[in-house]
Amino acid sequence: EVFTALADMEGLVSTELELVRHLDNYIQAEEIRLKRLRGYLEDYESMYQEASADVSKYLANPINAYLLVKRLTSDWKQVEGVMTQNVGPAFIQNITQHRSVLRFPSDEDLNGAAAALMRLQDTYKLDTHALAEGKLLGKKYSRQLTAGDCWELGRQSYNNGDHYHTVLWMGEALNKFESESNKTVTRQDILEYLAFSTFKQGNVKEALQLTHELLKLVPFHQRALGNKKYYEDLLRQQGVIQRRGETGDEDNVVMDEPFNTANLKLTKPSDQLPERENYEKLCRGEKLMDPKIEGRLRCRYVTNNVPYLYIQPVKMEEAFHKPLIVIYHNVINDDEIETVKKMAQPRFKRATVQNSVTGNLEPANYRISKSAWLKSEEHDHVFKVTRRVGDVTGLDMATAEDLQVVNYGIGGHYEPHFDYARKEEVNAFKDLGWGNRVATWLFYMSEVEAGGATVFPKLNLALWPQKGSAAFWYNLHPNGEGNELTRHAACPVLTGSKWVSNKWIHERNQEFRHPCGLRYDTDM
Ligand SMILES: O=C(O)CCC(=O)C(=O)O
Ligand SMILES: [Fe+2]
Repeated sequence: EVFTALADMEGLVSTELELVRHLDNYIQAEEIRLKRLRGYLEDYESMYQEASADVSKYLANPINAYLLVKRLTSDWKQVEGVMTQNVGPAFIQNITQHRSVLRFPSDEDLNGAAAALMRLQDTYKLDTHALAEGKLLGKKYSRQLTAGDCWELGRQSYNNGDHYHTVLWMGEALNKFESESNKTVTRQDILEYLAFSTFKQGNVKEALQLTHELLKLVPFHQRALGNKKYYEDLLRQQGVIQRRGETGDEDNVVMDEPFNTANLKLTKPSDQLPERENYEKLCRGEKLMDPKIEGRLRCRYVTNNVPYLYIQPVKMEEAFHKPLIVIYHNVINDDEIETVKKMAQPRFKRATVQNSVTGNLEPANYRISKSAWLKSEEHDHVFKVTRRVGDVTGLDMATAEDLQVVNYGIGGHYEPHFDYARKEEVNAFKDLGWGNRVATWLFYMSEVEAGGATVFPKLNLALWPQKGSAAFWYNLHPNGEGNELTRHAACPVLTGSKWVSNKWIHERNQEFRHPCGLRYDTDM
């Protein structure tokens, strides 16, 4: 799939160019064909004019008589030949052959991209109508969506069993539909989904009204007739409409005002994440850290007894105390970033997470990105950045994992998690044999236009990516137990592309190190 990393999606733009070329060639071929047909038409017309001016005189000429017969037999066969000559299949065949070379997104990609939009809509509280106008946070980013585009988003949500977003997007499709002069979807198609999902969201009366609208268009729509009866029975039981025959009950449920999702009770699909609300607030930049904590944060330079750090000390900014989380500035330069990105991209795979039951690595909706691993030996630049992590932290890089490079695509994110293995995850990192992930070093290799913060929900802390900087923290208490306060997440990317890379440092070999003047001590 391609939707999980923006870097991979770039290939799709060349695919689109190829399709534009193919379609253009096809239209040109069709135009040549139609031009030939027009030529025949003009010939036939002028000859008919001549003949009909004086039929008997015309036919008195044996050559004319012959030509008339010929025109209606063999000549006409040629015309028919051109009329049925269909160049379409040949062009489609040609595009199909290109499928092996060009990147084409799949249905899974369409679904993933739609789900990502819904995630962004929820996390960043984006208004459906504004989004459909191509606006993000008040700024116009893209062209308007058509009724058909909104309908497709609704349909994707429907296929995911997400009736909440189905209602929002089908509702928007209906609004757009009314004002569209060239219709991009039918009213019937919208109403079918909208009515049912409105019902699934618990709005029976509105669902019945929409079903009436649908039946006005398609009076014998079987499913709609069945649903209508079902909704009416429900409403009768609830006493919302009268018993059959007592009054003209149907009249109670005609649409008295235009359908508006704002008048409905809608509930977001529930999820298992307890800190969801706080997490999303932090992502939106709403929740600010306690000013008392913030006031005590300091900046300083790190030299760490490393010769080259004396020449070029690294600026360290404290982002949080207890647990200590710091940002190091300018610790990876643009050349190194370019090398790392270039090496990683061809190896990108959808990021996986460890299933806590089976221990298997598998893709999951709560982690959407692509990643690849680079070894220090592979390139001088990778070697140097790894050494720098060791120099700045004072930790031994021999027991650190390879550099993990990550790119987040549309709505790409990683929901709250721990980097260390919890007690029950006994098999994690067993193969490495270096113990748990004692510390995390996270390089920011791009800025992000909007969204994409690294947030710590338990600390009310949000770190905003700055290209060239890195975040660093210890995941474990000195006694080796995991520090739950380090729970963190990567917020969905709203606009832009986010690149990071991680160095996870393990416990082994760090026992006698004095890390970088940072007290490896969560009570600092
Ligand atoms: O991308 C980020 O901001 C955080 C990534 C992260 O937490 C991880 O990869 O473990
Ligand atoms: Fe993490």
